[in-house]
Amino acid sequence: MGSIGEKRVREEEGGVGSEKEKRSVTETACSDVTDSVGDGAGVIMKALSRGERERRIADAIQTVLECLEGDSNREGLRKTPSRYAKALMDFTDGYRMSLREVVGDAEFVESHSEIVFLSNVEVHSLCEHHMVPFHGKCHIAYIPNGKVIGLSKLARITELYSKRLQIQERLTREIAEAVEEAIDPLGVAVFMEASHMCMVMRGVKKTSAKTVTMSMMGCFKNEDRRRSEFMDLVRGAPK
Ligand SMILES: Nc1nc2c(ncn2[C@@H]2O[C@H](COP(=O)(O)OP(=O)(O)OP(=O)(O)O)[C@@H](O)[C@H]2O)c(=O)[nH]1
Ligand SMILES: [Zn+2]
Repeated sequence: MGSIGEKRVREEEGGVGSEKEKRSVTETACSDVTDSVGDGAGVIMKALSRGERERRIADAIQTVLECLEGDSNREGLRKTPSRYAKALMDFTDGYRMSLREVVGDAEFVESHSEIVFLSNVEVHSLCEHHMVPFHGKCHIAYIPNGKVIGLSKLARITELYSKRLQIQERLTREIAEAVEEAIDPLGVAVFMEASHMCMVMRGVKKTSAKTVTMSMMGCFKNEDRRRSEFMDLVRGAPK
């Protein structure tokens, strides 16, 4: 398996993932100050500073407020467009971080050869269909193959992909793929359980419905023993 940098190059070449994922990777490669945006017709690079992007979002939110309330100049709403723009940029900070930056050099040569399991990592993301939150938790496991990764980096990897417009299935898979790219383990497994506000606050209004998604790679995909071991740990994780 290649390095994190090689993964990005492969994705940009179109080897893995959708157009949207490729745009995300391109965006990730850009600096914090100047971002790039793609459109549906391909990747059109548009140099926009963070400030300019916030201003454009704020203008759009001003229109939203006018549609909702008419008088968007009342005291409580006056700063809402710029506040919301900043919040939205924060919710989507994952577009402006790369896997390499997130993992740093927290990969350690280590002969530990049994499962490593991190439970109850909080997940807060925005569903790409409605741009409303979904939230829950995930459990991440891997079997080292000569290297371990800093534990906090598993949670940081979760943040990296959560802070984008997502669907739960892709988020789960991207976390697993990132761990694989970072340390090339014998296997990775990710279990995620989340509640989608688009199903709770609107639409079908099912307040108790939870969605479970899993991504299994390597020995967790191919060996029943490893899969059962992971599922036992998931079942035993503190609720
Ligand atoms: N598979 C998947 N679907 C999701 C996720 N988040 C939201 N959705 C679904 O995306 C679908 C969008 O369906 P549409 O019919 O286009 O949108 P809608 O009219 O708002 O649908 P309703 O939510 O059923 O009212 C809905 O069924 C959502 O429940 C996710 O993470 N994964
Ligand atoms: Zn939704």
